[in-house]
Parts: sequence; C-alpha cells; structure tokens
Amino acid sequence: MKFKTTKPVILASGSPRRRELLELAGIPFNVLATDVFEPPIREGETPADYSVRLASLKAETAAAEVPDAVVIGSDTVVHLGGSVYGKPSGPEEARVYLKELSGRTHSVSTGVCIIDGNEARTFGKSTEVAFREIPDRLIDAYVSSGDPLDKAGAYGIQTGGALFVNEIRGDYHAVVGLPVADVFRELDEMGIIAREPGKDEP
Ligand SMILES: Cc1cn([C@H]2C[C@H](O)[C@@H](COP(=O)(O)OP(=O)(O)OP(=O)(O)O)O2)c(=O)[nH]c1=O
Repeated sequence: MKFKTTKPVILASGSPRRRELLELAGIPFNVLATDVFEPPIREGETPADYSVRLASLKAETAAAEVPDAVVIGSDTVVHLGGSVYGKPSGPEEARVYLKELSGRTHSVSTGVCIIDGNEARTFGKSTEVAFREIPDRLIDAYVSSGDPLDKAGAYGIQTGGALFVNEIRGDYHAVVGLPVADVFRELDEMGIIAREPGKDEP
C-alpha cells in the first residue's frame, strides 16, 4: 500500500522505531533528528500533556529548519502512580524501573505534533500495559542485553520486553512510539495524503 503526499513530510525523530512505524503508513518521508533538551515534567502537568509538549518541542525545532515541509514530532513516556519513566540513565536505573513496573499495570503516553506552516495539530494516545511478575534473573538478562537503554520505561514491547507483558489495552503502535493510524488520519484530514494513488513496488 503506497500513498503520495501533497507536500514533503519530515519525521522529526532519531528513533528507528518511529521510522519503521511511519513506513507502515506507506507515505514517502525523510527523517530529521532533533537534538532538543527535554525539560522535566511541570508541577500539575499530566504525563499525557507532558508527552504532547515534548512532541511539540521536537516538531517546532525541526519545522524551523524545514519550513516548507509537514513535520511530525512525537514523544513517549511511561508512567505509574505519579512517577514518570523516561529513558533510563544507565543499566542501574533500567533495573530499578523494571523492578518497579514488575507485576503492575502502567500507562504509556505518546504525544504527537504535526506542523504544516501555520497549522499545528497535537494529540496524544495512552495505552495500559500490564506486566507479569518479572523474575530478577530475567531483569538482569534483559538489562545486560542493552536493549532497555534507549527506551522509555526501560523496555521495548516489540523486543525483549515482550516477555514481561501480560495484557495491553490500547494502541500497540503507540507503545512502540507512534500511533500510526492516528497520524495517517490526521495527515489525511490536513490534506497531506494525495488523492491519486501511489505506486507499490513491483
Ligand atoms: C515503551 C516503549 C518505548 N520505546 C521507545 C520509543 C522511543 O524511541 C523511546 C522513547 O523516547 P523518546 O524521547 O520518546 O524518543 P527518542 O529520544 O528515542 O527519539 P526522538 O526524540 O528523536 O523521536 O522509547 C520502544 O521502542 N518500545 C516500547 O515498548
């Protein structure tokens, strides 16, 4: 399935997962990784609003460089009982995160910001993920693999973190990093998806 776009589309992300997820939309796009300082959550701000604010920061930063393109920024945070878990600072923190998430149900909020010139659309998606009790030796093995280090909450549901999951309620793709169906729908509503069909590779 391939679609053409009416304007160049830029994914403002260095995340290989987001690139793979946006590829599912079948649209052509380029990647522009931003190096945005991610400020901490504000007093009284919900994690969902926080993820949208960070997504907007990323999209605005990229849009300043490519003003003629449609820019998509996104951010994912894991949260549980008032604590927000971003990417762990190292293996020790990854171990702490996973011990805290073990046997409990947490939320994953992914914020998205799409900028097209003067128009900006923001939205968020939250998904509940129930973890099994994770034995210490499984946590140790997973942390040693290095996989948790570049992921919010110190796990990848699409990688080794799959072994921790008992149940998920919501959008799997939003947990991995981009609610691709919502992004496609918004781009379509914004007139970015061309009416003429794209060509599938033979
Ligand atoms: C919960 C979860 C997160 N993640 C990843 C998605 C994101 O890449 C990362 C969350 O960190 P983010 O700060 O949202 O994104 P990033 O720094 O990796 O990329 P960029 O800001 O350039 O877009 O965690 C998974 O891959 N699988 C999961 O199950």
